[in-house]
Amino acid sequence: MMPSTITLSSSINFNFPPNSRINSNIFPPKKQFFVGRSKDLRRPRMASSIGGFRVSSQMGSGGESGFCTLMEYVGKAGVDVSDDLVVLFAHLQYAAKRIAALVASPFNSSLGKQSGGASSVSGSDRDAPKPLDIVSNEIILSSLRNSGKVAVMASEEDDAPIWLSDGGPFVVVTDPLDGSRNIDASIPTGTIFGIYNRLVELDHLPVEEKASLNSLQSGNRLVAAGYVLYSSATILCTSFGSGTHAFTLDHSTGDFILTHPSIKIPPRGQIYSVNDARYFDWPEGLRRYIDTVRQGKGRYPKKYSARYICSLVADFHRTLMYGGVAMNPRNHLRLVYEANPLSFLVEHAGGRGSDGKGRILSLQPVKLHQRLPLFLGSSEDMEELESYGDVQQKVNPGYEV
Ligand SMILES: O=P(O)(O)OC[C@H]1O[C@](O)(COP(=O)(O)O)[C@@H](O)[C@@H]1O
Repeated sequence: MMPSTITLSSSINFNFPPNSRINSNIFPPKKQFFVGRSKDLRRPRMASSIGGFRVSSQMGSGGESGFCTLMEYVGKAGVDVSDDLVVLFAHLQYAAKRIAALVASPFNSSLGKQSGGASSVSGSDRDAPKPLDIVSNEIILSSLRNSGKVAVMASEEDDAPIWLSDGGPFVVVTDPLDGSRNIDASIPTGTIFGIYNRLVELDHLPVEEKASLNSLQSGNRLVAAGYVLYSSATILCTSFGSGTHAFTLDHSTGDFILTHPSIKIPPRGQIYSVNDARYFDWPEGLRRYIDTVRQGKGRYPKKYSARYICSLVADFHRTLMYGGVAMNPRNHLRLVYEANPLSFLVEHAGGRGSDGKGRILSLQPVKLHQRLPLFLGSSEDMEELESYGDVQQKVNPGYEV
């Protein structure tokens, strides 16, 4: 293995750690992600920077340090998608980077404190500060509009879908900033999105009607879906219907790098994720399930651990990585913006998404902001959970936090 070098302010060079050889798992990645057919994309990348330190590998150009960016991946290196979808992803990743910068900004706390969207500050011409989820919504809207590839965007933040372009081949549904109530404590948040084809057979309808019907497509028809996790790393995880893959943002280059190709959720985990302060509002079946796995008396003879961040994307991402089940048993999360995209991702990683009774992706949405109980996770855990039958929380007594 060749040593790597860190350059501070492009002038001072020293080995890191001193007198040792750098761990090439960190930079550049040891694993090679030479995915796909196009050999010209198999080029090694030699430089990166971490925390203001410039890092360069001394490997030669024939070395084993090549890796694949999201744009290379969708640009035919890894997956066969249409040029239109490549353009759309270029704009989506740009929006993700802007939101990542926003949620990490030292100035965002003054945004989140006030509500009220677009109204101006009284007695002044300035716009009132907007909450972060509204700003994130605007960032995504402008990115989708600029892509020219989106007919309609339906967002959890908007009452009705927004028609963007008659010729746009895609429909995008999104929760622009899920978990934003956690932002003041710097707890992870996320963006969720789903992409459908525009239903051309509806083109003759009035705008409002076709916007709404296009956005109410069943999850079975998703062309792609994804989330962006804003945490210690910014991770964009996506599926185009053949595997689920995660890309980590390299802040030094602005590229999302393929770090988790073909994610496979473990068939069985040992973690359940739920707001269990609600235990006494749960139905009998869910209580029995949790009591059982807590004690290690379920089909898997180990005591489960509880983890609950209360930020859907973060809880889901951990579940995808480690297995187990992430759930919100009450009618809270949205079918269109949250449940469908995440179910698509977990299914393409080998897991399952359910409302406690059946498969999420088979449901036909009837309302844009329709809420439902949501259970996502490892196939064996999900099967065991559903076998308890009665797991949907019917009582939903207006929790305040
Ligand atoms: O209060 P509960 O039932 O634990 O719900 C928490 C869930 O709600 C969310 O905060 C989303 O709620 P909002 O859509 O109202 O922001 C998720 O991130 C989280 O998983």
